[in-house]
Amino acid sequence: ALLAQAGLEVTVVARGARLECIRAEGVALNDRGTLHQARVTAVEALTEPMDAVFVTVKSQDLGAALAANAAGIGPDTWVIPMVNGLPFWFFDQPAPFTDHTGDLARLNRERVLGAVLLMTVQTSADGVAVSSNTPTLSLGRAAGQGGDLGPLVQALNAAGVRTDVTDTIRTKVLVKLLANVATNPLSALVGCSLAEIGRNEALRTIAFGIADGFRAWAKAMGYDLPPNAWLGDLLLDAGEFETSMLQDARAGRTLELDAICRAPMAMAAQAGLPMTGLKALLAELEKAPALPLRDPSAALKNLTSHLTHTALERI
Ligand SMILES: NC(=O)C1=CN([C@@H]2O[C@H](COP(=O)(O)OP(=O)(O)OC[C@H]3O[C@@H](n4cnc5c(N)ncnc54)[C@H](OP(=O)(O)O)[C@@H]3O)[C@@H](O)[C@H]2O)C=CC1
Ligand SMILES: CC(C)(CO)C(=O)C(=O)O
Repeated sequence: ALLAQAGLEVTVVARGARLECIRAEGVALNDRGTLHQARVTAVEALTEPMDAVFVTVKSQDLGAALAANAAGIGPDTWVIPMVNGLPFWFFDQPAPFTDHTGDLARLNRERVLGAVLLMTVQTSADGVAVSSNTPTLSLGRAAGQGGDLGPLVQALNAAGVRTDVTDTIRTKVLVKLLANVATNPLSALVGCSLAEIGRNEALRTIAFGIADGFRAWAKAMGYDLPPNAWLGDLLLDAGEFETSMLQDARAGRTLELDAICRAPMAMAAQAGLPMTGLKALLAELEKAPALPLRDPSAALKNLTSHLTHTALERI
């Protein structure tokens, strides 16, 4: 909505009822009370190469969405996956659980931009994206130095998307993933907001324990991630926001567990640093009859005792 409002030529790919709605009414963003509405071209799939393709599906749908829109990607198109989780481009080869269809390994990485988007947004019943913060975007090259990023970044900033280009996109991805891994699956299990995790001692202890396991793996790869005090502040600052994974759980949609949890867990296990707290949380999610749990007390007791035992074993 911001890009189209700023006069850029925007084509939105959507399907089903969403496509009809965008065709009829355009796209809309409610940024803390200010409504941005714009008409865009809405299509089922791209038919000609674009300057830049932002792929904003859930991470497990990236390969399928890109394959369906291959005609939109020419040799000079920037491909920008705007998804949470461990990116397929992070290592030389896609990590387990990051390339479901095999399509992502075939992309030209010199035209792929890593993206870290800080935005807390929910779609309202009438299709408006309701955001509770200013969208802040970091972009960084997945590989190589070719092509001029200037025009893209200038266009984003002029439209009101605060965008920077960074040489340390992998660090930024891991910092964001630290927050996601510590909060998204726990919120989907328990049905709590970010601030509730920050306020509730049992939830905070579990989140911090999972963050510790993730941080240890990152450290072994040479990345220093911020401490739990940073995470605690982030939780309280975010307020009563329900994570994207809790939104999915409530809507009965597939959870983004592959990219956010299973991929880093698999890589950490390969490095001899199993993320046991996260593994225990995944086991609780897998055995839950419905999410979020109506009464999470037994699951929380299991997780707390698991983390206490692991801490004791370390001593
Ligand atoms: N929500 C948030 O606050 C944040 C989300 N993120 C991340 O951003 C990414 C996107 O999340 P979010 O916007 O919440 O996701 P949503 O599930 O709200 O939106 C994804 C959309 O993609 C559509 N879609 C999927 N595949 C295709 C396809 N092949 N062709 C056309 N449309 C398709 C879906 O359509 P349909 O409805 O038909 O399935 C759906 O409307 C995720 O990785 C998420 O973790 C990051 C930061 C914050
Ligand atoms: C807001 C935040 C950082 C919570 O982990 C997020 O990215 C999400 O909800 O998916």
